[in-house]
Amino acid sequence: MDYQVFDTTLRDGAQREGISYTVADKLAVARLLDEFGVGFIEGGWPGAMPKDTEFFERAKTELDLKHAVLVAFGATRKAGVDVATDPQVQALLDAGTPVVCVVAKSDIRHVERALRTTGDENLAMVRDTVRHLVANGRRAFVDCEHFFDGFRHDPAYTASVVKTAIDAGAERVVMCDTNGGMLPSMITKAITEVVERTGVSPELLGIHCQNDTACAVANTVAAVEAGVQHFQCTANGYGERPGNADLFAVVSNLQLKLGRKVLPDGCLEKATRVSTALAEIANIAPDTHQAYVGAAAFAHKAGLHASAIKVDPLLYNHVDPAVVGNDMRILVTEMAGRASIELKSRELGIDLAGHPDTLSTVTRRVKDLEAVGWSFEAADASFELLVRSELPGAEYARPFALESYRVQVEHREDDTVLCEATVKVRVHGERVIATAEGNGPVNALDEALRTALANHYPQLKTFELADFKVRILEGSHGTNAVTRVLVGTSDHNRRWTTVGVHENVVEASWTALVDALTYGLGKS
Ligand SMILES: CC(=O)SCCNC(=O)CCNC(=O)[C@H](O)C(C)(C)COP(=O)(O)OP(=O)(O)OC[C@H]1O[C@@H](n2cnc3c(N)ncnc32)[C@H](O)[C@@H]1OP(=O)(O)O
Ligand SMILES: CC(=O)C(=O)O
Repeated sequence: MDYQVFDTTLRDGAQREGISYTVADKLAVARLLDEFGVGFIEGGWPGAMPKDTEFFERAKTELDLKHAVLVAFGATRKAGVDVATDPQVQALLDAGTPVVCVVAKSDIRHVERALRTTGDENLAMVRDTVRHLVANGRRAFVDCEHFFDGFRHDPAYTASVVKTAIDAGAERVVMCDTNGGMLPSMITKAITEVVERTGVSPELLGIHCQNDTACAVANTVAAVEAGVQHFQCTANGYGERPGNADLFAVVSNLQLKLGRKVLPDGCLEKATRVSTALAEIANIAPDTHQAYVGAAAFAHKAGLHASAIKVDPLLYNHVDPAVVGNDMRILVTEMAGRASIELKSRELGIDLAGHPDTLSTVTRRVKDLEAVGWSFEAADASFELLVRSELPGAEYARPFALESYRVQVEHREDDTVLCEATVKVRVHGERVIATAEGNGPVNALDEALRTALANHYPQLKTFELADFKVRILEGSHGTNAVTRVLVGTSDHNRRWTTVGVHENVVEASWTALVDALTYGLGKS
């Protein structure tokens, strides 16, 4: 079967609050979608806004699409206007795309109240526009706006819009759940009925679902199961209000669950990378919990899951993460069991299979520490140091030992604030004392510690403090509040995170800083 994967990230996706693509962004999005193997890329509405007109103009020379064809989107001709003189329709032809998709009203209430015209004139608008596009060498698709609501209200009228479009030469008529209020059973029922009523084969129909019931992906899949072969989606589900059907979830479901081949070979594996790249271009933080492609889509926290995953990862994953280019991760938290600790350690390059005592000790220590505010979930480096410190023979010798530190904060008459820290450490048998200033106590401590270690560890120069997060955790059972600090550190090659917890924010920061340098030195 020839499925038509129709992407509208650049048109409907751009209707999401907060997205504002530049023309260069749009070109970059189109290239990524093409690489992902979609068949159609709806690039925008030429004539409606200068950016979209420019996009289609530049696409003529700057896009070299391998899989996809470009689609210009617009509306049917205006009521009472000759299609040949409608500037909006002319702009669609000027875009020079092989395919044009026009939105048509298919709910009689919208025809009469929003367009303020008659049902017959709306049918003429559809007929004239499709014929005009086809006569000018374009493949014409018709998006029937409010199809499902219209079909429930007045099935005969909505069906007549579908029939008119097909008879005029439209290649596909797309049933749009514009208000996004449908559920899968409603979609299936409506498709069965419209096919019966019009005699139009489901293969000539398409589906476009908004996500207002959180069912856009399910509704799209239901339509395909009902025989529809053209489906419209947006990357990461971007779109107006709660968005559209997420392209990555729809194609993954169709290929992996229903065995429908909707993308060229080798494309589905790019899903995670392309999804993240498209989020970056949209300037929206990737959704960690997005199905299939989110960073947490295959992250397991529960100890019971890990114990089964140890036997076979597929026992707790609905698909192999690699098929969508994602990875499985084991999270170590208070919910970990020995299997979680063993798998996570293996991920970090430490084989604990032959160390049952270490496994039990680390499991207990993680639970005890998390009970008082520690969190290892995002701090792999601190977890690794903890595991190594429990290995027989402590194979990870600490590169320095702290004798003491002191930090002072001075608020001066002229309102400047100066921080000064002194650290005393023992390193390679030498006692070193160093003092440094900083713009805050943690910065001063970091500087002083690096100064103290500089002669022994010149590679410290490449370490950079990349992130610093502080969270105050409410005390429980009569204890005081504690502070949890996460420190992100990077060098030229890698990035790692460490954690410290204490009632005193400086001490919590110090613990995380010391772990950050210890871990980095152990790896460099
Ligand atoms: C469900 C969807 O998401 S469809 C896509 C919607 N996307 C957009 O609206 C984004 C781009 N839109 C725009 O830039 C502008 O709305 C434009 C340029 C298209 C139109 O702007 P304006 O000419 O100022 O008209 P305005 O937006 O106020 O109203 C829309 C007009 O189109 C008419 N119209 C609406 N749908 C259709 C249709 N399917 N066929 C023909 N005409 C239509 C309306 O009746 C109204 O006509 P009127 O100006 O004679 O009253
Ligand atoms: C066409 C479209 O975007 C809709 O009806 O939702």
